[in-house]
Order: sequence, then structure tokens, then C-alpha cells
Amino acid sequence: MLSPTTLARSSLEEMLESLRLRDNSDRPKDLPPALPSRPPSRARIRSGRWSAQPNFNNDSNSESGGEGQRKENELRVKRNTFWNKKRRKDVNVNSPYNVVAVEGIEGEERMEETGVLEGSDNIGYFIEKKLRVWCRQSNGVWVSGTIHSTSGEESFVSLANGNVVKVSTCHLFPANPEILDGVDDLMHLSYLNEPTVFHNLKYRYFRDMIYSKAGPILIAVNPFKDVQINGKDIVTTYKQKATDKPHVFAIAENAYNEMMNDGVNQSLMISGESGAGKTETAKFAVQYLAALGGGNVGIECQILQTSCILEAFGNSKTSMNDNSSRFGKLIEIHFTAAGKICGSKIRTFLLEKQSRVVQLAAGERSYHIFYQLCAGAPQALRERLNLKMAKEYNYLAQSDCLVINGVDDAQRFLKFMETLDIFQISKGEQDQAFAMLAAVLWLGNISFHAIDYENHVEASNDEALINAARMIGCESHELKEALSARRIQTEEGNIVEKFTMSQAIDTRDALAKFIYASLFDWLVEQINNLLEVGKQHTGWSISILDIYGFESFKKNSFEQFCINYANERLQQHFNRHVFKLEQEEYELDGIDGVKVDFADNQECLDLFEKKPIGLLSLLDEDLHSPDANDATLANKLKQNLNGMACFKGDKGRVFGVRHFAGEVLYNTNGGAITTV
Ligand SMILES: Nc1ncnc2c1ncn2[C@@H]1O[C@H](COP(=O)(O)OP(=O)(O)OP(=O)(O)O)[C@@H](O)[C@H]1O
Repeated sequence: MLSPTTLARSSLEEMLESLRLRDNSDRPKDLPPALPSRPPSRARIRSGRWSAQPNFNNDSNSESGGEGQRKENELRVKRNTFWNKKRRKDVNVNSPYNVVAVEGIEGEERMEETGVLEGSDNIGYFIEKKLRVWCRQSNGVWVSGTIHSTSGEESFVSLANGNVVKVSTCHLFPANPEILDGVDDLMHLSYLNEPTVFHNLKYRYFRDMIYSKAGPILIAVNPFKDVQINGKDIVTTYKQKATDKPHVFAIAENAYNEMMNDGVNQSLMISGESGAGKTETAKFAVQYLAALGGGNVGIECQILQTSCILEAFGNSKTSMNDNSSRFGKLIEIHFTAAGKICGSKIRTFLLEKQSRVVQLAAGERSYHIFYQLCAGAPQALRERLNLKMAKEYNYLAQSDCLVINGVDDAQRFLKFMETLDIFQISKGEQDQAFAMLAAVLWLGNISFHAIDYENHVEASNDEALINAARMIGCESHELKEALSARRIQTEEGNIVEKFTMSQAIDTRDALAKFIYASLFDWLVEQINNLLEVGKQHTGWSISILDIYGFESFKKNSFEQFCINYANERLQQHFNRHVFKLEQEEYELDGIDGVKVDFADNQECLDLFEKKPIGLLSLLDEDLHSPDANDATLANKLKQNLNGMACFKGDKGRVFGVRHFAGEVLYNTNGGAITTV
């Protein structure tokens, strides 16, 4: 057993620490954070090569054949890693698989990029042996078939339905033999390209095998149904290491063992688009770790219950997902040296406010808690808050979506109140929290009327103003003044500047967003107080990061800007961590002269982070200028950044960033400045 002082931090902790130091130190601030250090000894990520032998049926327990076979399998898997661009040249040229591998520029394998069955010998081999290929139909769907004939740059492919389609030869991708259908680990595929990956995942998905491996990475496909693989018996199976089938439990088990055996803190990073199943997967990981830490009692039980509170306040119905998390979170679970859970800490990031609290897209809802409160508050609470039904509040009614099919908001509210009790939040504090929620709702109903011919307005003295002020705890005339004008202090004294309609609405909305975000932060603090790591804190921890995936919508505002920047940073961390380890695997295995290439996104990060000329510093600078507005910001960015590789100036208040995942156009209009 290792002493706490010998514990090494997880690579995610290292990255966060290195960013923090960079921002706090006097060093030049535009340096990237340090590369993750290699975990000592056995703590490194296991290469896919060391997992189960490549198997040619779906039973991962099948026997493999001896040392020679093992070496060949290892080599074969190495040749098929996602990351391995350089290939050995001493391949068997009689194998169609290897022939493809040696095609390309100066021995560099180009299969992933080009497909591709280049070379007439190669195509001849595929025709002669009637080997399957993949081609994309005009509707974007991949279909497999065999090459019937070729003519110049084109090939004729016979599909299973008897049709023959003409396809540009460079758009054909080799298919794997059927014997490889449904392998556990994508690294065991002979050909690794887009259609073979999709085919394998789909094959497994239709057999309820939602988890697959890609070396050290777990791929989870959302089944949208209970596939009965998360029960207690399955937890026990993984605890006893009775299976090596891919599962989030296996990942959690591995992390736990490496923390306990090698004294290295661990992080699980979960990423994917909205609705992919990130939050559910994170919950299964926590469930497993809680089971390792003792079962459904005490702190383990409380950790599992946090999701009830966090989801009520941080989740909502979107067009993609009825229970979409509109914030990112990092759950740190701390363990004693004996491996028992001794505390937990939750950090949250990027709570969506603009497009969730005060503005809603059609068919989407605000945060669940508002509808739950309106539907389920007991009579006494309703009276205290002067509460109405959800449809009577402008913030909630604007999107024409008040209920979720199959969800009983009133019943969820009762469950929510019970959970607040579990977290020892007093009745008085609960009442205050509900009053703040009601304040937000009443603020949204405040209206303004014109008071002169210069477009100035003031808040109307009505029920909404009176109730909002009462909930906030001030006089209604004070709230009215705050929403109708601003005071600017000058040397000559105070100047009162009356608001126009849009300024008054922006101010009202900013107050509502601020109250909601503060309430959310307060709740997270209460949870953390209860789960606080006790005296026996050892420093041993496993962190689970569940954060928004990359976003690109028709209109992208400051919220997408922050989310995509965070993803860009995580992508770099992931690349550097995984590729660096891969490189070191080669070196450990005595394979010299092989360089693992990968597309580094440093240029894009520079665009965000460089000082004094980068997106963030220019935004900062603009915010401090009294004459700044959305248009000045867009112009400033274009004037300063137009030469940078990842920046694209666009019309009006729009600018583009070339991210690792694609180009996104951001709009400064009403978003960038007012949201900050
Ligand atoms: N493993 C699973 N088994 C069964 N259903 C699942 C599973 N994973 C996800 N789901 C279903 O899919 C829905 C969406 O999943 P989840 O909320 O985890 O997605 P997400 O990636 O976190 O989305 P967002 O980024 O919008 O928060 C869940 O509410 C659940 O109904």
C-alpha cells in the first residue's frame, strides 16, 4: 500500500493545476500547459494490445493460440490502432489487408483518409476474391457490396439487393471479413475506417451490446431502453473480474485498481453530443464506485442522491434530450487508503442561463425545478409565494412546452423536497430557495411602459413587480428604480440615465439569470458541505468529468463559445495524453524511429488564449471600454485576428473559428457582452 504522500495526480488534475499556475504566475501566459507526465509503473493506460486476444467471434473468452500467435496479434493490433500512421513495411504483400497498408506516400498508410482501394492490383485482388467493400450512397448511408468491375477511376459495385452502383474508386473502403463482425475492441478490426467502425457498433447495438472498446477508450451507444446490464449481479461480475467484456463498470474497476495499486489518482472523461448518454454513463460509473465503497449506505447513498438535486436545477427538456444537463460537472470521489469512499466534491461549469432561464427555443423547457415547483408545491408554500401555474409565467410559457410526456412534475417535486431533507438543508433555507425561484418567475412577468417621447421606459406597478420585490426582499419602488434607470457616479455627482425598452429588459433578465445562477451555486455548495471529505482524507480520488460536447447551432453565442473552448482544451489533453502514452509504448517495446503523429489543436487554442492578442483577451479588453458594444467587439476581433489560421472574419457581427471538430460561426449580437 502506498502512503498518501506518494500519490500521483491524475492527468486531468495535472492539466487543471498547470492551467491554474499558468494564469497565476509571471511566466509568459500563452504557453500551453505541461504535457501530462507518465504515470509510474503499472499505472499507465493499458494498451489495447494487452487486453483480450483478438477473437474472431463474439465470445471474448475464446482461446488464442500460443506465443507466436500472440506476437502476431499484437503486431496486427498495433497496425490497426486509430493513431498509428506509420506502418511496418515488412508486411505480407499477398494479403489484401497488408497491401492496403503499404499503399500511399513513401510507405505511410493512408487508409483512414482515402479509404481506399488504390492500385489496380489491389482492386484486382478484391474482385478476384469477391471481397466486400463499403461505399456511401447518395443519401449518406453506407452499404457493402463486392466490386463487379472497374473502368478508369470508377468501379461498379454489386450490392446485396442485386443493384449495381457506379462509385468513384477512391471512395471505396475495404470491409472486414464477416468473421470480425461485432468484435469487442475496434482495434481488432483488420480495416479501420468510418464504415467499418459504424458497422461494428451497429452490429453490437442490435444485439444489446452497447459498449465497445477502442483500445483504452470505451464507446457507449445509447440504447434508449433498459438493456439489463447494470444490475447488482453485473456489478459483482466486474468486481470479481469474471469478465473482460467492455463496460463502464470495467473502466471504473480499472481506475479503482490503478489508484489502489499504483497510487495514481484517476479521471474518467465522458464526452459526446447531447443525448448520447454521458450523464447516464457517469451515473453508472458512480454507482459502481459507490458499490466498491460499501453499498447503498451513508455517504455512498448520498453521492448517488445528488443527481436528484442537480438534475432538477441543472437539467431541462431540449429538442435533443428530455433530460438534458445544461451544465458541466466534475465529480471527485475520495477514498480512504483502505479503498472506502470518504467524501466527494462536485464542481460545476458553464450553467446555461441566457437560453434557458430567460429565453427558450420553441419546444424546449426551462430548468425542471420551475415546472416541478408550480405543479407540486404544497398549499402553504403556494400561498407564501403567491404561486401560479407554469403557463402564467412568461419565462416558462414562451416556448409552448410545459410538460414532458411520461413525467409527473408534481411527484418529482415531492421527491426533490425529500432529497433536500437528506442533504440537511433546513426548512428555512428551503423556503428561501423557493422564494428565489419564484422571484425569477415573477421578474419575467414584469412589464415596462413608455414615460416620454425619447423611448425611455419604467417598470409597471403591478402584481409581478410587487411579488418579485417581496421574494427578493426589497421594496417594490427600489426594484422599479433598479430596472428603469442606472446611476453613474461622476466627479460632479450622480447622473441618472433612464433605460430604453431593450436596456430595461436586458437588466431585468440579467437579474433573473444572476439570481438563478447564484441559487444553483449555493445548492452545490450545500451538497459539497455534506459530502465534505472527512478527516481521513488521503488524497486518493477518482474524478468523473461529464461536460457538454462540442456545439454548433444556427446561431452560436457566448455560451457555445465557452463550451467549444472547453472542448478544445479537453481535446488537446486527450490527444497529448493518449498519443504520448502510445509513443511510449513503442519505446518500451524497443520499436525505434516510429513517431506517433497526431493533429495537435494548439493553433486553435492559441487563437483563444494568446495574450494580448487572442479572442479572450480582446473580449476582456472590449468589456472594459465604456463605448463597447456587440459591433465594436466583432470589428476588434476581425481587425486583430484576421491573419490567424483558425480565425475567419464574416459579415456583420459574426466571426468564425475553425475548431478541431469543424468550423463554427459565432454571433456577438446580444450574446457575447451581455452574458458575461
Ligand atoms: N445506458 C443507458 N441505458 C438506458 N437508457 C439510456 C442510457 N444512456 C442514456 N439513456 C437514455 O437517454 C437519455 C439521454 O441520456 P443522457 O441524459 O445521459 O445524455 P447526455 O449525453 O448526458 O445528454 P446532454 O448532453 O443533453 O445532457 C436518458 O434520459 C435515458 O433515457
